[in-house]
Parts: sequence; C-alpha cells; structure tokens
Amino acid sequence: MAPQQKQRQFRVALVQMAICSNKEKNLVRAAQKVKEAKQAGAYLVILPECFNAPYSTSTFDEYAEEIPSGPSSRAMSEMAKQNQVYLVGGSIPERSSNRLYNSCSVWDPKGNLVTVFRKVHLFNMDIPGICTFSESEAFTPGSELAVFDIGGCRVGLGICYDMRFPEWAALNRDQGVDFLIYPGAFDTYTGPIHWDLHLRSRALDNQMFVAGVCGARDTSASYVSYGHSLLVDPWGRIMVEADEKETILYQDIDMKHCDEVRKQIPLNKQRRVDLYDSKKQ
Ligand SMILES: O=C(O)CCC(=O)C(=O)O
Repeated sequence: MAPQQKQRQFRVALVQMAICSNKEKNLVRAAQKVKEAKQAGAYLVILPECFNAPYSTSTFDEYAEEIPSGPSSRAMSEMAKQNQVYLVGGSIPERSSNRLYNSCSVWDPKGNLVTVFRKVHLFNMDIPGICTFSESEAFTPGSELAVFDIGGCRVGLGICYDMRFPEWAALNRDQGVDFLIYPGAFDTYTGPIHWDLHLRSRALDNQMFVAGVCGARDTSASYVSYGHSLLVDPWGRIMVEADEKETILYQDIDMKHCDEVRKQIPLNKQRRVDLYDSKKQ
C-alpha cells in the first residue's frame, strides 16, 4: 500500500533477519527479505542494526564502508529501487574522514539516498561476567537528527541504545515525528527486561508509533542478539512482536491514530517547559 501525497497510512515490514560474518551473504539475504516484504504489500521496510556485519568492536573497522559509495549502500539503493519501497537500512559501520560511525541510511523508492543517521549515544555497558561492550572504542558519536517524510507521515531515527534516552525521542517529537524507528541489537540480558519497556515508554511519552528492529538470535555469535522486534502504537500498545527467530513482521499503520491520541490526552499543549530546566530551579 503506497501512500499518496497527503495519505498517512501504509504497511510497514520489520525484517528480523539472520546475520552472519560474510558481508556478501548478508546483503543477498537482506535483498531477499526486502523482496519478500514488497510481495506482502510493504511500502516501508526496516532492517536491523549492523545487518551487514558481526556486531563486534574488533571487526567494525574491517567491515566499514563509505556512504553512499560503498557496496552496502549500492545494494540498499538497488533493493529500494527494484521493489519501489522506502528502505530504512538498519545500520552499517560507516567510514568517513578516518572515523567510524554506526550509521543508518534511508533510501527512497527510486533508490535515492534520503538521509543518514549516525548513532548518537554509543553503547557502553559493563555488567561483569554478563555483558561488557564499549562501542565508543570503535565509533564516533553522531550529533544530528535525521527526520524525513513518507507521504503525510514524518519519520525519525535512533539506533538501539539511543532508545534509553527519552530526550532524543522528545527532540524528534518536537520536529513533528509520528513514527520513530530504532534498528537495534539488544543483548539477551537487558533485552527481556528493558527492550519492550523502553520502546513502549517512548511511544507513550511522545504519542507516536515506535518500532524496534533486531537481528535474529544466533547463539554461536560473539554477541547474541535478543530478537523480539516489535511495533508499538501511539497508545503504548504492542501491535506485533517477534520471538527470537528469523521472521518478517507486518503491520498497517495510520498516522490518524497519533492525531486521535494527541487530541484525547493533549500532552503537547500541557507541557510545563517553564519548569523543566533544572538550572533555573
Ligand atoms: O542498551 C542495551 O541494553 C543494549 C544496547 C545495544 O545493544 C546497542 O546499542 O546496540
């Protein structure tokens, strides 16, 4: 279902794909999934975080490429063009001016690059014996919003750990975002406790659709992804959720739902921004 100029409804596909250490194979797999999603009527297709490479600080440099000239960008552009869909390209390790970023590129149905979002909050966690990860050893953080329109729907982006920062979601809301998308790769320790809670909270706080799209779980990988991709509505309800296996989730969404919820509980009109600056208290 393709939205007209002002139309605000379409089908979204959340691709929870299996990811391996062979970049070529990951790109071929992603292309198959995007084709399958198109055949099922999706107009917006979302891939997971780091979909073309293992999620590992020791190999980000080896897999990194420039956007839009690298092979993964060219492949994503083709996927979008051949299937005439909007593609939110999860993320890939991006190389730019001797720096690495964890970056999400977005492609329109003609295969043109719409925007690039660089993960703003880098995943640094140290839970001894359970999960230790330091993205900031490899990546430089981004510092810019990336907001774009699909028909009458305004879309915003974060990547995984970014969902832990409600301020980022609120900045997107202030730009008029109706649908906030987080490609992700939560681990199996924080995942069961925090993943849906964060995604539901961001949706509820900001009265918008929120998607989290993870890779499928591979217990032989150095970093084991939680899976459980899901989509939340502006009322904070989970509309669809995967288990840990490879799958594609589909959901028709209508931005009218955001308008209704925002009218019923007018949080935006009631914010006491005059009170929220702690320096002024
Ligand atoms: O915040 C977490 O628990 C996991 C974050 C993560 O896996 C990521 O940012 O890729």
